[in-house]
Amino acid sequence: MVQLNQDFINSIAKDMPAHLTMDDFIHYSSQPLRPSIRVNTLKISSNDFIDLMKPKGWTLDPIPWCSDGFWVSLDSEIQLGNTIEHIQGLFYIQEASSMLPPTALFDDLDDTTEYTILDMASAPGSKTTQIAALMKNSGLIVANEYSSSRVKVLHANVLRMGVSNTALTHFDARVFGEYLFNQFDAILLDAPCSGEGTIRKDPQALKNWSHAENASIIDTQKALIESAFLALKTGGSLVYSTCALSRAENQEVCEHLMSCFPDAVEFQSLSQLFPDAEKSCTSEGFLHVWPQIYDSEGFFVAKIRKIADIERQKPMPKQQKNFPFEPASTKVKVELQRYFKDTFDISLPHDGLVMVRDLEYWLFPAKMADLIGKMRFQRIGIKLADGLKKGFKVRHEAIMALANALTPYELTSLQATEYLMGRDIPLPDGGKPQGEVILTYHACALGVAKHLGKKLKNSLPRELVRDRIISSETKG
Ligand SMILES: C[S@@+](CC[C@H](N)C(=O)[O-])C[C@H]1O[C@@H](n2cnc3c(N)ncnc32)[C@H](O)[C@@H]1O
Repeated sequence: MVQLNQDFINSIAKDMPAHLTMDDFIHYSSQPLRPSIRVNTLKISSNDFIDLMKPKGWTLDPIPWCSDGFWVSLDSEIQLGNTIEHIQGLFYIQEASSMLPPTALFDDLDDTTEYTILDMASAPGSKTTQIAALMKNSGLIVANEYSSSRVKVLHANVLRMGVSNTALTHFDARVFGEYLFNQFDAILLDAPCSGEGTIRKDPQALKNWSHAENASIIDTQKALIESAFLALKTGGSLVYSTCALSRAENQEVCEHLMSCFPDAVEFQSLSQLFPDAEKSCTSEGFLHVWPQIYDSEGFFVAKIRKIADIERQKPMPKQQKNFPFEPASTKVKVELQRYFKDTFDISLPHDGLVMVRDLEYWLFPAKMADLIGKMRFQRIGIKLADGLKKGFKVRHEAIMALANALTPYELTSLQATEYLMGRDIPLPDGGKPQGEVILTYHACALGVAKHLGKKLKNSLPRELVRDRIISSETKG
């Protein structure tokens, strides 16, 4: 049962627009959320995904503000996160309203320019991976997260979804305005917040709500939005979002930014973002989504353009030394390219930077060249391969990000399950040993194995081995 404390109700009653009622708010807050997913177009088109899942009893209803987002209903009780399709990164379980901020960010960006984008508070990565899909893995996303444990989850999701254009950082995001001043074409600040909008997912979320708790969150939000605005290029756009409902964490944070930089801040109206957007649009042009408007979680989205230069407030920090990578030699690059092409029929992207650290070979997004030395990065791009005495050994993450659907080893759902559980796959009619091969399921990469003739030897990284998998066979 939902637990709303009276202080919270009194507080939001004054922020709720006149055309909405508290009764509706309480009613919707007590209803379970409709499950929703976003198809990962880095791996499969939405149409192909629908064709794939329909026979398995999935019904997918389009979410109006995200072309690859769907409310999903199933004819059986399964945990979406344990399906093979989820593990192989064909979709992300993401609340419908959480798909709004990237849609707002990309509303006026095109899909041919290579942008440099900052996602300031990015774990667990639902919006980072959505942005990567919108960018088709081109350009560069700097995805930052302050909490160490959440950086790990972010990293796992970035790899699962086959994202290769990301550099992960681990800072209090207040540093960006100083370290990467005027650097980004667009920025998402999906700010830490009181989580008032998430009551339908977590009925206890507001049990201990208090004004005092929220005061320090609001200070952080104001500091982060200032930092974001400094890191943004003139002409660029910042999307500020929260899953909070109060004006104090939303409109007032944007107004604070306006008061800091009155000549440079312009609020951009989101009233035309999708049909029906005006139902949640405020007089400033922000989207203030209350749960009863679209039967979703609560959310807030503001789009802010930087229309004039602002002065650097702190001097440029010193260049960071001891960057542990160096560019690979032309000879090594050619050898790596040949290895990927001959073994897996994969062409490495022409514009990526192939970098070496010890005997590890990495592919960095080309735009990283502008940022090296300006800040410390946790992890950049993808690890392609380890160097052996003779030749290379491919990394699972490279296959997941770069493989095309071309290889002969399409697995059955039973075999795919075995593979994800870390087991070898017997091949009674396997023929001659063929060395490293890409395994696919639904013609999308699942991983790599060594073909030994009579079996496929499992080389799934140990940390990805699962003990619970749902293999849903097509219903007859
Ligand atoms: C709303 S969540 C982000 C959700 C994420 N954007 C997504 O879509 O998956 C806010 C995140 O901000 C992080 N955070 C809290 N304080 C921060 C700070 N000062 N700098 C950067 N991140 C911070 C939290 O750990 C949390 O992961």
